[in-house]
Amino acid sequence: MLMECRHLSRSYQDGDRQLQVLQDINLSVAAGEMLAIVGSSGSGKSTLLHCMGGLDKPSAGSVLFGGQAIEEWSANKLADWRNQQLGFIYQFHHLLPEFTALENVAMPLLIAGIKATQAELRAKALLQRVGLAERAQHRPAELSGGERQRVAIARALANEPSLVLADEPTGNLDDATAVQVFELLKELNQELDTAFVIVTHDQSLAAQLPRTLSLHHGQLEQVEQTA
Ligand SMILES: Nc1ncnc2c1ncn2[C@@H]1O[C@H](COP(=O)(O)OP(=O)(O)OP(=O)(O)O)[C@@H](O)[C@H]1O
Repeated sequence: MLMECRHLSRSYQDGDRQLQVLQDINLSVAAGEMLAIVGSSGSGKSTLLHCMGGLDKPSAGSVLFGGQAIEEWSANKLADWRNQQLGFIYQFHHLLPEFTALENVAMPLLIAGIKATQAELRAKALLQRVGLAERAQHRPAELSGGERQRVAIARALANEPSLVLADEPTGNLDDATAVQVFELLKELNQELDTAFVIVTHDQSLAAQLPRTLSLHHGQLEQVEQTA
């Protein structure tokens, strides 16, 4: 199994009471699979994704990657893992405004120690794949919302991660653009051996995926697909 959450709980201290956001979650993500996590606002979707990405620590339970408990890793090992094995896509693109699309996509490669010429070649190929070869020299402010999200997708895939965690990747886009971006994510999942866990509030997009889980009262339930 690529990633497993085992008996994962996360609570926050809210004044003198405890807010139990995630309660005894068990989740397995297989290599190359694509699944959606849905749930109402505040149900804990981002908290779960943060725990899976090593950005937050469970209050109890464990996140295993390739069978190893990530909470036992040093900060350096976690950072290397995030850079090389994981990709992150957010609702707001989080691109660096001063840098071109090409430089944004090349950044994780440079951080991984890949030579600049190689990084540029790979970043160019990724931008071409997401349909933005012509926009490589544009800065984020010079791109449309859908284009920015495509750059963010290319950046997330730069180091050929085994798992991409996407938090509302289409949440800031109009309906037609959201469908196109979601289509691109599905294509990339088919082409690459990369698993995708996608948090979305859009039930119609989630219904297109082989597996959808709903987060409710701190627990994950399988959603039966009607399509
Ligand atoms: N650092 C924190 N301290 C205290 N409470 C927090 C913290 N982070 C999140 N919460 C609370 O945990 C709950 C779950 O938040 P989370 O952001 O995971 O929900 P979500 O399902 O992603 O919501 P949305 O769809 O609105 O983004 C919310 O009630 C939120 O207020």
